Order: sequence, then C-alpha cells, then structure tokens
Amino acid sequence: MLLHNTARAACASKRQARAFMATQTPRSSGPQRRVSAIAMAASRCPTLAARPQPSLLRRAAQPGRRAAVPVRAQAAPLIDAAPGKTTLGFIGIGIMGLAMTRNLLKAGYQVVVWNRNPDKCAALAAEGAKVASTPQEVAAAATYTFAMLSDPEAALDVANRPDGVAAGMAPGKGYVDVSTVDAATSQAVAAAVRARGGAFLEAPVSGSKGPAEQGKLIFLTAGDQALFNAVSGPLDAMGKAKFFLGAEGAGANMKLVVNMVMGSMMTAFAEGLALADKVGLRQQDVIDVVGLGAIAAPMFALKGPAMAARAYAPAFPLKHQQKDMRLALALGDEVGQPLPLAAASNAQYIAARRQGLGDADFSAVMEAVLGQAAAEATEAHNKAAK
Ligand SMILES: NC(=O)C1=CN([C@@H]2O[C@H](COP(=O)(O)OP(=O)(O)OC[C@H]3O[C@@H](n4cnc5c(N)ncnc54)[C@H](OP(=O)(O)O)[C@@H]3O)[C@@H](O)[C@H]2O)C=CC1
Ligand SMILES: O=CC(=O)O
Repeated sequence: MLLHNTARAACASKRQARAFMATQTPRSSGPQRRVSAIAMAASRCPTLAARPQPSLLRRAAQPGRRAAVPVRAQAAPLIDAAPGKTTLGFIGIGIMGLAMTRNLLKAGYQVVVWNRNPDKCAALAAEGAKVASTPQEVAAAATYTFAMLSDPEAALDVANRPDGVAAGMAPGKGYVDVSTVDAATSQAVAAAVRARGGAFLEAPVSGSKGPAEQGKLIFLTAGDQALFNAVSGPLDAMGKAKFFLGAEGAGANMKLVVNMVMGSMMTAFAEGLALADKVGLRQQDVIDVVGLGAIAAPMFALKGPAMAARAYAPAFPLKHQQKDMRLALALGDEVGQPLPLAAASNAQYIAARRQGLGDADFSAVMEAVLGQAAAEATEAHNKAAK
C-alpha cells in the first residue's frame, strides 16, 4: 500500500499513475524493495522532477493536507556519493550526530563536522574528521551536508543564519536534514537551500542511540528524489532501511506520527509499572509477561528494567520526546484530528520536564507518573483527614 501511494504521488498525472500501478503485482514488502520500486516508478514517469505539477499543487490546496512543495527539477546533476571520493558534512554532534558521523567515517567517507559547542567535535577529529568553524564552511567544503539538530528553532537557525548552511550551498550540492521537525520547518529550510541552487532532502530517523551506533536507523525521507538517490550510500552506512515518501513534509509528518505513538506507549507502560508496584506485583514479572504476549515491544524490553530501577541514562532525551508530542498535537490540530491520548501523554512529559528531567531519557516520564500518583495520594489523604 505504501509503495502504491508513493508511486502515485511520484507520477505526474493520475493517468500515468494508473498505468504504472497496472504493471505492478503485489510482492513481498521489505523496505529496500519499496525503495527500488519507488525509484522504478520515477523512471517510468518521464515528467517527474521536470516542473511543478498542477495535480500535486491541487492536492496541496485541499483542506486537511499539508502544503506540499511540488516535485521539481534539480538545478544541477548530483553525483552519487562514494567512499574515498565524496566529502560529506555533518552538523549537530549530539547523541545521534556523533554515532552517525562515526558510521560515515567507518564507511570511508571524508567528513567535515561542526557543532555549536565545539568540544563535542574533539573525538571525531581524533578519528579523522575535519572540524569547520561555521555551518557555512561545512556546506562549502562538502558535496552533501547532513544535520541532526534538536528542534525546529535550531534547524531554522543553522540553515538561515548569515554563516549558515544556505550561505554555503551551490548547484550540485545537497542538504539532508535528519532532525525531527515539523513539515513547515522542513519546507522553509528546503526553500532557503533551493534559493542557493542546492537540493534538499528531509530524512528524520526512527531508531535511537543504539541503532545509530549500530548503523540500523530507519530513514523517513522526502524532498528531492535525485538527492535521495545521490546519498543512498551514506544513508545505507547509517541505516538499515530508507523510505522515500514524496514532497518534503511527508517525512516530517511520518516521523511525528511514529513518535506520537511511541510517546503514548511509553506513558501507558510507565502507568502499568506504577500500578503493578502499588498492588504488590514485581515489575520485572510485568516486563516478562508483556514481553511474551501480543503487546510485546522491543522498547518495553529495553527500557523496562531500567525504569523499574528508576535509572534513566539518556538515549532519547525526554525534552525531544515532549517536543515531538507537541509538534504531533499541533499537526492534529491543524488537520482536525483529535488526539486525546497523545494530549494526556504530553501532559506527563511536560510534568517530567518541570521536574528537571528534560535531559534524562524519555522513559523518565515514569517519574511524572509516580509523582502524580504521590500527589494524588497526598490529596486523598488530606481530604480524608478533613
Ligand atoms: N536520541 C534519539 O534517540 C533520537 C533523536 N532524534 C532526534 O534527533 C535530533 C537530535 O537528537 P539528539 O542527538 O538525541 O539530541 P542532542 O540533544 O544530543 O543533540 C542536539 C544537537 O543539536 C544542537 N543544537 C541545539 N540547538 C542548537 C542551535 N540553536 N544551534 C546549533 N546547534 C544546536 C546541539 O548542539 P550543542 O551540543 O552545542 O548543544 C546538539 O549538537 C532531535 O531532533 C531528536 O528529536 C531522532 C531519533 C532518535
Ligand atoms: O525519535 C526517537 C526514536 O527512538 O526514534
């Protein structure tokens, strides 16, 4: 289904899309197969990437749809990135950026890095990366620049500041923003990059610190398909799967949907552990039982024991999960989709941030759940004492 929807979006007209889809037979649906089938769809649509497509513009104008920037021509051909030949840039050397850059270096790419706090580049410099003094310098030195930044504000600033990425862009170069942001931010960054002749790909990732270290991220990309193709090697060095979803905004929306579900799952799990504890059950038994049944999830198995021990070493900082809940709720509001469960979860992440847990792992939402239970117990006790 995903393959067909994406293929349809990639074709310049409904007629072409129907003709393409008529040639397709259902096959196994692994991510790599999806990507190659989507690329094939593009190759069978000669008008793809040639000019703004009225049908796509009309789609964007329908109520409830994010404004889609039309598929468009590249200003200059993009050369496929190749280890030993292509210089890549990486901006934002946080938890994720550090691990991702390491995998690019391991794969044999030359990498130029920049981080707001330059101290975080020291380990990579020792491993062979060059360190630039501005984002512009990175974009000017690299053919393709990646960025992994906290939030929309950081993404916009790094792209648009006077010595930012856009200032270093030129035809033949590309910018791949892998940060988790909203569609409007991604579209604004795309416009700034394209105004300088560069190509743009949004590519937020699903997968945390562990998958980043193991090169097993899942890329949710959208934007210029030629850039998706050109950076296929680096994406494969950092990830285990990549999806091309259409015009920029689609990748951002996909990431927000996934993280909204993840954030709500985590608060539900925390409430389950808290309740189990209150009724005298061993939390490890709960983790084992959940792990054997239909609601088993790698996240519960990974985080559960640490949550039971109330230890929250950061892999995915809670402040970022709360940002994702906030952005998903704003998206729901924009398109008229009520999200009461996500709203309730978001309140717990906000409470945890107020408890000073923004830099802890997002599983520290457990503390808000426990804190709330404690507050409710105190309130009930006070009422009873009156
Ligand atoms: N950790 C995870 O499991 C995952 C995270 N993500 C997403 O990836 C992104 C980064 O996450 P993560 O690496 O965990 O976060 P970190 O907090 O470890 O890193 C954030 C990075 O953004 C930089 N930054 C923040 N504000 C600015 C600014 N105004 N100007 C320039 N640089 C700035 C930081 O620089 P400095 O060091 O100077 O503060 C740092 O390099 C977020 O969008 C997050 O939602 C996506 C999937 C998984
Ligand atoms: O964004 C976080 C993740 O684990 O994915």
